[in-house]
Amino acid sequence: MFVNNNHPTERCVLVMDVGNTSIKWALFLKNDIIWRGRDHEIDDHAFEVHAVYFASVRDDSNNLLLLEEVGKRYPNANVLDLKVSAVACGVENAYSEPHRLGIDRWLGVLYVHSQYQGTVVVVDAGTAVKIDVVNSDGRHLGGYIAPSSDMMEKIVGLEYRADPIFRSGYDKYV
Ligand SMILES: Nc1ncnc2c1ncn2[C@@H]1O[C@H](COP(=O)(O)OP(=O)(O)OP(=O)(O)O)[C@@H](O)[C@H]1O
Ligand SMILES: CC(C)(CO)[C@@H](O)C(=O)NCCC(=O)O
Repeated sequence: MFVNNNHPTERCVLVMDVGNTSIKWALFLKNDIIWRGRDHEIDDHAFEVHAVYFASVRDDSNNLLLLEEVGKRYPNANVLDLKVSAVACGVENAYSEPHRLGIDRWLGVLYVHSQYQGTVVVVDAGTAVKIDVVNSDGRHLGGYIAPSSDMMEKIVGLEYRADPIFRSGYDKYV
């Protein structure tokens, strides 16, 4: 995710990437990330935050609770609830109903297009795996959503098998 250069960059911006499994936090000062964390790791810090960029794929009721909590924690911060649009940062959304695209996918595509001029495939591995394509003209060509290997194992019950060959998990391969 990236912070819009039009924002007053002398100040700290806290970016929240709210996924299905976890919340990822990144604290920006100017264009640098000065701290990052996951879920409750933020509780150990009393950052002075001037703006919060909130990007969530969760449902409205969950988002309301989270935004309420953010408002309490950072009462002086300007909170921006980021939404998907038809066009942004020189990229045209492939969806005829733009709001149906996940904000995580949209921000990934916007960031990648701002960094690379050619046609790019964006792969985002989380609870789900998202694959999106954006071409050099800034046209988002759409993409795919697939279950992660963890999710597939749960769906088909592989975690109950004894033979480890059926088990995946990226921690075994690093
Ligand atoms: N680089 C990786 N390779 C494989 N699995 C990963 C990787 N990073 C995270 N995971 C797995 O993805 C799952 C969730 O990760 P993460 O918290 O990033 O997703 P999320 O943002 O909540 O999901 P989503 O964006 O799909 O809603 C965890 O089960 C984690 O083990
Ligand atoms: C698929 C998830 C939940 C993955 O985080 C997210 O990208 C989302 O809510 N997408 C909406 C559906 C779509 O992008 O087509």
